[in-house]
Amino acid sequence: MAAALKSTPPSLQLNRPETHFLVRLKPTIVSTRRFAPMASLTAIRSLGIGETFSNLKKQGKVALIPFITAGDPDLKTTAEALKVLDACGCDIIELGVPYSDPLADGPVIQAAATRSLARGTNFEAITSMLKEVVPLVSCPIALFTYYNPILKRGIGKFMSTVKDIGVHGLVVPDVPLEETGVLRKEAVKNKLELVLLTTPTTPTERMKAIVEAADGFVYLVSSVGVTGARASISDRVQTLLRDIKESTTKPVAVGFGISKPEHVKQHGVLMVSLLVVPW
Ligand SMILES: O=P(O)(O)OC[C@@H](O)[C@@H](O)c1c[nH]c2ccccc12
Repeated sequence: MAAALKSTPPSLQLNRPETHFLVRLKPTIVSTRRFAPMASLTAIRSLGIGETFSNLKKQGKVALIPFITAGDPDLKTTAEALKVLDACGCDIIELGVPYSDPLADGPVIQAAATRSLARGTNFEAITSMLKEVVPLVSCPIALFTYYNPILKRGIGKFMSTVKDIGVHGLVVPDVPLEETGVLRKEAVKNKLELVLLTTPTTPTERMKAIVEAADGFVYLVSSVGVTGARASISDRVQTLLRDIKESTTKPVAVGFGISKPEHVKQHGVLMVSLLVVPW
């Protein structure tokens, strides 16, 4: 992973700052780097998600936000991957909680979730791993989870558990806008940034309400359908970005199918893309 990340092309010339990208990421080369035993590494306090974006804005940079599935192939490797991604300069890491009914996921991430669940990965094991690893990672982690696992544990309990392990934010793709109020209240109470998603088919007024309620950043889903690498990214993303930026100063990150430098050039922003298939 480290080698793969290091060999990625240098940053591209920015001509549309402040659009950020979320990419699905899995190492083509399992990192051979070894980190010093946990005990000997001092804890690193990481900035929050919103703070990270503000810092990047001051430097005229955009964020690279990789997504990996927790527990694929196992949690020990996930722990290593989080440290490698951080050490190689990713700005925020989106860590997927594997779920049995990932409606919005394409075959690659569905398969990763299936493998992880088949190995017995559960929320408790993920939180135990994160308790160890988060203090050793300098970039913020956003836990990606569908809404049902939150409801199953109780919103308040879920939020306080996530806060206690030092995670900074949550990406919940399927929470109905009408139910974000309760979710957001508990998130704010636990100092968690709740990232909400808007899509190419979201009506403008609804998009504005989502943008208003989102914390950390606004997740613009680039295309309809499910996740997975796309040959091209719709030109509509430009218009959607413009509409969102007309209604907020919050950072916007584009996800779904972002898989090659051309996608970045199309939107004139910086990104390093490491398109790989899961383990
Ligand atoms: O299409 P990709 O490259 O797999 O990107 C989605 C991924 O970055 C992450 O944001 C994601 C994984 N599963 C999702 C479901 C809905 C929205 C987003 C996601």
